[in-house]
Amino acid sequence: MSPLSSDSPILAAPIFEGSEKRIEVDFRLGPNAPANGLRAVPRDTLDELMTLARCCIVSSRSNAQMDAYVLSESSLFVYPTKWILKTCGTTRLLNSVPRLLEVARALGLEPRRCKYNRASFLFPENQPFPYTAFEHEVGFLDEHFGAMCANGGTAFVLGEPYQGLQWHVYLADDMRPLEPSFKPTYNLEVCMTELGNEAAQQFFRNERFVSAEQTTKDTGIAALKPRAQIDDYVFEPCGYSMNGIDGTGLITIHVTPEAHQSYASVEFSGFGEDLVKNPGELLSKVAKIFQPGKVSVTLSVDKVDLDAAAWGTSVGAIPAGYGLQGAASQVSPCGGKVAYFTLAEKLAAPGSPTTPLHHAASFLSVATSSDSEADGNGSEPEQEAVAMA
Ligand SMILES: C[S@@+](CC[C@H](N)C(=O)[O-])C[C@H]1O[C@@H](n2cnc3c(N)ncnc32)[C@H](O)[C@@H]1O
Repeated sequence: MSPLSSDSPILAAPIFEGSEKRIEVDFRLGPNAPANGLRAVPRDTLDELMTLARCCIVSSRSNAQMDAYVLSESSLFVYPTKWILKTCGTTRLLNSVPRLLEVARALGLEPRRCKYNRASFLFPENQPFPYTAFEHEVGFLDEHFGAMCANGGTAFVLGEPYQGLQWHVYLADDMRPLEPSFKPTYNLEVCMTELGNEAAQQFFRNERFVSAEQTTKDTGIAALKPRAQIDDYVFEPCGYSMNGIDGTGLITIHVTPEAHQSYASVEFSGFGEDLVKNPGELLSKVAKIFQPGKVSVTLSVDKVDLDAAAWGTSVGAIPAGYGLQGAASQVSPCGGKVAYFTLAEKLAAPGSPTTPLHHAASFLSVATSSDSEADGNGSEPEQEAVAMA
């Protein structure tokens, strides 16, 4: 019997797409809106919205500034005037947008800014429409948010097809004045593939598994933001998700540890400028936990009231054992800046007793993904090459 015949006992490993889609919508509170804005959306409506996106709420934590939900596929954060939904797998994140806008309007909130971003998919062939090409996602987003700005939304892709994952961004902003109390927030998003085998084993419910809390502590994840209130979950038989909330700031980590599709993401959002003063320090801690073969790093700020040209030109100190592959950035006409860096583990010198080849191959189809998506948004953004720090 051929090992590949239909009655073969060898089953193909199921595929899980770790790479997430992420939408962040900022709203203005109208005169009749409740003071807690979106936080007034009842739980059954949140469940309805998650069902539209094809995921569900697993657990939640709250502080004075936000409600944070761990989902079956990633996370949801609800602030009075901000909605952040991040989902992976073959979820339909954008399906929830029309209903979200309807629910928000009924409460007296109007959208003022939308940011949608994602890395390349590892298995783009498994994605449903409109995630089959970035231009389709952009088309959908423009239908719902494009009218907010005089020239429609803006979309761009950062990174080179053969230097790891590419970073896809859509932005729309009504560009109307903000309250004097508005402070820009900074994000650091790290996406990793080809996780080290030993690092990945930490996210299995194997004989060493004690509890999600212990996993968060033992891996070093708890130490990334020591003051954060943490909500963590280890899936059966493997997989890990956590949210940590600290004032307006959040950390969210999601891990797909199976060797044939290994992927992890670490995001810090909603923090002040200190977060990005020395991103290299956080990056080194993250690389130590996951031992990835390839890393992509995005630094972003939602409004630039600082020196846009100087900000985000360096990712800081590169973690030991890694080399910088690519760097690009974009100042958006919608306000804000996105800087993107790709790193790869350095190959051991010929004859060296150590080898970095401790990863199972997992990065199957980025070239395909990029081929189909890189020029898909119809615009030709001006990308600056930025310093190779
Ligand atoms: C925890 S989620 C995290 C996804 C995330 N975007 C990432 O970084 O890859 C996905 C991982 O959990 C596993 N998993 C187990 N049960 C799952 C479930 N019911 N829903 C989603 N993922 C599940 C998947 O096989 C995968 O390893």
